Amino acid sequence: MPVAERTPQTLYDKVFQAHIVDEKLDGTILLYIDRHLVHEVTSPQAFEGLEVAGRKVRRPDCTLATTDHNVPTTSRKALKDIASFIQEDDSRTQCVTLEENVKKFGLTYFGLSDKRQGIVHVIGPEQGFTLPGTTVVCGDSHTSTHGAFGALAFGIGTSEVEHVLATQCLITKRSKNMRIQVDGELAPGVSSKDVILHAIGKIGTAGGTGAVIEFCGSVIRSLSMEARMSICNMSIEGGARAGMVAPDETTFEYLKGKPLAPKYGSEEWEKAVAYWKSLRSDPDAKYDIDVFIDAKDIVPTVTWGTSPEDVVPITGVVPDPETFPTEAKKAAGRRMLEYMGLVPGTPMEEIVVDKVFIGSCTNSRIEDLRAAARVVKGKKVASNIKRAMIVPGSGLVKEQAEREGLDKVFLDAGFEWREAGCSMCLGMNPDILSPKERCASTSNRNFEGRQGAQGRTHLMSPVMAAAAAITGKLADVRKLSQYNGSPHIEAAIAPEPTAEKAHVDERIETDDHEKEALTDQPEDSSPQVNTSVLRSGAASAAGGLPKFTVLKGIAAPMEKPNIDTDAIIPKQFLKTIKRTGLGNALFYEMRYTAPGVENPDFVLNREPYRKAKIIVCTGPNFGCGSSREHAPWALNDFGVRSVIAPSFADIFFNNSFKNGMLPIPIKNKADLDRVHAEAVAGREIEIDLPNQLIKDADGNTLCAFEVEEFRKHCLVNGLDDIGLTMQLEDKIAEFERKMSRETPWLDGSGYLKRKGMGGKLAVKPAPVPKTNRGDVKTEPLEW
Ligand SMILES: CC(C)[C@H](C(=O)O)[C@@H](O)C(=O)O
Ligand code: SF4
Repeated sequence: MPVAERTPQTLYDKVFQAHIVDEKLDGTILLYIDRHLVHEVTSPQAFEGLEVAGRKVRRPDCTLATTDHNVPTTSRKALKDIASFIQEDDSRTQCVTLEENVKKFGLTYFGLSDKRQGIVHVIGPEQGFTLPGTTVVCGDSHTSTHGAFGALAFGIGTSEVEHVLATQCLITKRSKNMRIQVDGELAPGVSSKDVILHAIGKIGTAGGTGAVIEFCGSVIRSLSMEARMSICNMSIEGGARAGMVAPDETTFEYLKGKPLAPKYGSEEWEKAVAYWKSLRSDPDAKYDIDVFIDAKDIVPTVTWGTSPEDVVPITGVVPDPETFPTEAKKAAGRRMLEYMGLVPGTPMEEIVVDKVFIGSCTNSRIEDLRAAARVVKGKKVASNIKRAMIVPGSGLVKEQAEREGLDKVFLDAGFEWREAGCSMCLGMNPDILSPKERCASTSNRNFEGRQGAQGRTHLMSPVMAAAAAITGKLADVRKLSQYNGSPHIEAAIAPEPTAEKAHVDERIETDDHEKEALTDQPEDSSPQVNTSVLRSGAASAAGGLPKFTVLKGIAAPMEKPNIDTDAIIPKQFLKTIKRTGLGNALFYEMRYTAPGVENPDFVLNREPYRKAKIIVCTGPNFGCGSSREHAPWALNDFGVRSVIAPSFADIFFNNSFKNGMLPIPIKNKADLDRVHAEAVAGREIEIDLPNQLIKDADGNTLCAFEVEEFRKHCLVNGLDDIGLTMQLEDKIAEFERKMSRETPWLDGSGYLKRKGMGGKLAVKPAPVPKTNRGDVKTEPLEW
């Protein structure tokens, strides 16, 4: 008998397959998670849920926590503790809550006095916490960064954070396979950021929806790990849940000596490398979507609009929306130009900027800082630039940069040299743009209000942002005199280390920019009016969500494509530690013209839509961007239990179900138009979930809809899926035994006892009496 041929697998298929704990007939999969990163914004409600239900963290040894989004980036010289250091109330509460939770649940935590603190996606790789072939999650959409190691890494919402904390598993489905192959050689001045901006321009922000992107080709192979991270980081901006690069010698080299990687040279290291080498797509593996990019088509790229797909070569001009293909695109383009304060036809190089931000989980690593420093060295920040900031991604990046004298290069040029954190990438801390200020930014999102209410963001690479700082305008780094670009900016050699170590703290302490703090806070910045826990029923296993069967109500019509979660709920409202009370903040920027002043044109401010229970949006890709579960919480709190749209971003889609809400994708335009017409007419519609039908107010069917069996079952019965997963304890425990045998390096192994990195913990994890995994005496609790 001929041996049946094995179906060729992609890298994604292999990693996914290796983590399946259980598979249901409808394709719902219980996936084991090896690595869980936790930050202060998306975890408080998850820990609260655990506590209410009397649950423990299953694998404290596979969980790593830090504070990054809310932390000030001012000098920490006078830091005593986080409670006295953070001035803004809500930010402080979130950070203090995380510290309490890590103590309560016995987790490893890098606090502000620890050099290893930093942006969650910088510290994971830096510590070797992220390893090839692992599954990595975090309540943060840019978890895709970690895919650079050949890990399957993706962002999750807070309910899923709770699910992973309790069970170390996630309920999921297989994604599509997408491949982006970039061949050739990058020209001088072109870096990995340009590669990914170019790719997103090509595929669009919904291009990767439902897919995991594998990046391959000679360009990707030639890039450093940090450059690969910048590319995978922005997979989410292309709509994909995750991005991956097959591990190779560059990966192994990077991991050598990392504190949490298997010890280099040991038997375990050899075993791990042998396994990691198997993690590549089979030659004849099939992809659902294939994209080819020729490196010679990529030039330094910048964004002009308010979506990451709005890219243009720096040599180009501001596009004219009147040339866009559809009426909807024209309208969106006009709005963007108005928001951005731009006129069609203006050469990009003539756009004057006010601020420069070099940082974020996309571009705050040592190679980014080295590349920017090469551009800046010996020059001065232009006089029109109000503020140019360098925010290293972690304390260790900062320390390394100072060893190399980069801080001095930046300070001499007139940049600020800050402490690690997310900073002006989204401005949950005091680092924000003032209204109408224009920023050259190395971050990843240019959504309206992203860096501060009415702020204007242009995304670009670190060398391009450095060039903008020097010239005072968006600039083509290739034209700067003395700029000697190398084909791979990422591989550029650091400036000579200077003997004298610059000290910047004095300067920063007197920095009156701090006073800008919170100018974009709405008057009512603590919108929690109702402190009850939405999922209070979660206390009883497998119970707790309101049942969803038939929903009848007014539907509010919307038309915009790519309604992002920053628009659904802006960052200043993410500081709550509750799931409730966010209804007032829903669509904040669109809904109010000033704090408390309603915009009469916005649909939810008009009758009968003030009472809408449903939203019908004709624009695709609803809920794109950040993983914030605050988006469905805000909709829910307002009273909206269902959103109908042509398509949804994956994380928002998932998050909705976890809150007993029903997102309905309707691809057929005629069907959607019929439902939309009822909404426009202000008539009620009825969503009949058991029969999967949408009806008009008189009970006539408008159209049918699809919903996955398992999700429907949970909604109709109001089931809490954590309880359901915990019933599979035997399977999970068996899977863990197999993992410990086959990949023993993934079990936590006394990290805190290894003092190699010299860092000290601000908060010592307290002993954990009992975990969900079993007996505390027989299992490792800490790294
Ligand atoms: C706060 C968090 C939910 C969010 C994300 O998921 O991306 C943030 O990191 C962002 O960049 O908007
Ligand atoms: S995208 Fe910005 S806010 Fe989000 S994790 Fe990265 S640095 Fe932080």
